[in-house]
Amino acid sequence: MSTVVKAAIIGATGYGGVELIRLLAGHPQVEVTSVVSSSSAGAPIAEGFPHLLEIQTGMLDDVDPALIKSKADVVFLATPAGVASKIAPSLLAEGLKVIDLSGDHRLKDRAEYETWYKKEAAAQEYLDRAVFGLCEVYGDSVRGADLLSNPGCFPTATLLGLVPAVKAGMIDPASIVIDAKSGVSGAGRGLSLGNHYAEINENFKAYKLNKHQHIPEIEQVLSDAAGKKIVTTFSTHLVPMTRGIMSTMYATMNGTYANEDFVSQYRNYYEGRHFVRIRANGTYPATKEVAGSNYCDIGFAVDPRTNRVTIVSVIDNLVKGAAGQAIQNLNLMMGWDESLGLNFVPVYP
Ligand SMILES: NC(=O)C1=CN([C@@H]2O[C@H](COP(=O)(O)OP(=O)(O)OC[C@H]3O[C@@H](n4cnc5c(N)ncnc54)[C@H](OP(=O)(O)O)[C@@H]3O)[C@@H](O)[C@H]2O)C=CC1
Ligand SMILES: CC(=O)N[C@@H](CCC(=O)OP(=O)(O)O)C(=O)O
Repeated sequence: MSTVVKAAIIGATGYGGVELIRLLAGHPQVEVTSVVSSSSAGAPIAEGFPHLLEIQTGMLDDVDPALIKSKADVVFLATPAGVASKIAPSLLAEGLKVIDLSGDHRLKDRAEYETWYKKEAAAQEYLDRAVFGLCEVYGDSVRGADLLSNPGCFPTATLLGLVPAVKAGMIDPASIVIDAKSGVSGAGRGLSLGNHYAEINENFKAYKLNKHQHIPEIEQVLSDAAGKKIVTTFSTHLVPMTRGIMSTMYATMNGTYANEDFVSQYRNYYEGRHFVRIRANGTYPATKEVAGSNYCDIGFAVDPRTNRVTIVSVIDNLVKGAAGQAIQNLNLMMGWDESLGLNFVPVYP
């Protein structure tokens, strides 16, 4: 008999939360039994999101751990930074499994979080307890976790594109430069001047240079892969599109390699992993080739003239970068096939 897990979503009215509802509506072993809002409890969610009519029919619940426990087994926290660290302890105390989509449980060092996020960090015991759910790298430790920290959108695209080459010693980790671009939904549903239509349409801008909160998360995993402390340059840009992240990464090679050497190393590393697709023959992916799906597509361009490789990695920020990877993590936590409920073909064109 197959298990059905009952799920609650806190932050259900945000982009990550609404995407969780969309994806879980098609999951054969998950039922969304509670959608939670800190500002609109008591209203039907479809009132604000008519695309969910007949799909999510319940009323929004209050943020009340005991109420959530009476309805659910697992809770997704799709809340702004600084919220999950406050709510997770009481949810865990109720015996719920917690999957945190925010940055609150990703950095193991409290001081690092406080430096980059400018907020109070979660208590150390919860940072120690949290498993960092970059599925294709740390998937083995996800099974059985009760506090799962879902990686950031930029780190997901970037790290999946770098870890196999760093682990194999094919590139010098100290030489890596990461040039990343995101669609506007990456900033969430809240309004801000920078994301206003007239500000971003037909515009392309760099932001948070050398100050982005995903820098320590990327460095934490790169250092783990390299076996020594790595610092890196990571630059973010906002692109006038709704969904999608492209991370373009430059690194000096430690030897003489061709594109196909990277292709075979990456195909080996990701063997059996459904959601990473490696491009061959010197081709590299575009964001539309993964839109709406849980895929991360990666391609390479070796330059023998400079002895550098350029690695291009793309994801849909709301799927592999957030809700899709969170469900992939739930699948692994439950001991299910990681692709359960996630086999979407990208939306094209
Ligand atoms: N957008 C993206 O591409 C990605 C986002 N993330 C991370 O996921 C999290 C959610 O992002 P996103 O959905 O884009 O953000 P949004 O701003 O779109 O949504 C966040 C939701 O959190 C709820 N919320 C706000 N304050 C509280 C609170 N104190 N208690 C409970 N709920 C609260 C709000 O809903 P209400 O008022 O109804 O409670 C709001 O709709 C963030 O931490 C983000 O950084 C991670 C990867 C990618
Ligand atoms: C386009 C855009 O603004 N993107 C956001 C991504 C936010 C995010 O996902 O934040 P956490 O992973 O830290 O929770 C940013 O660059 O800050």
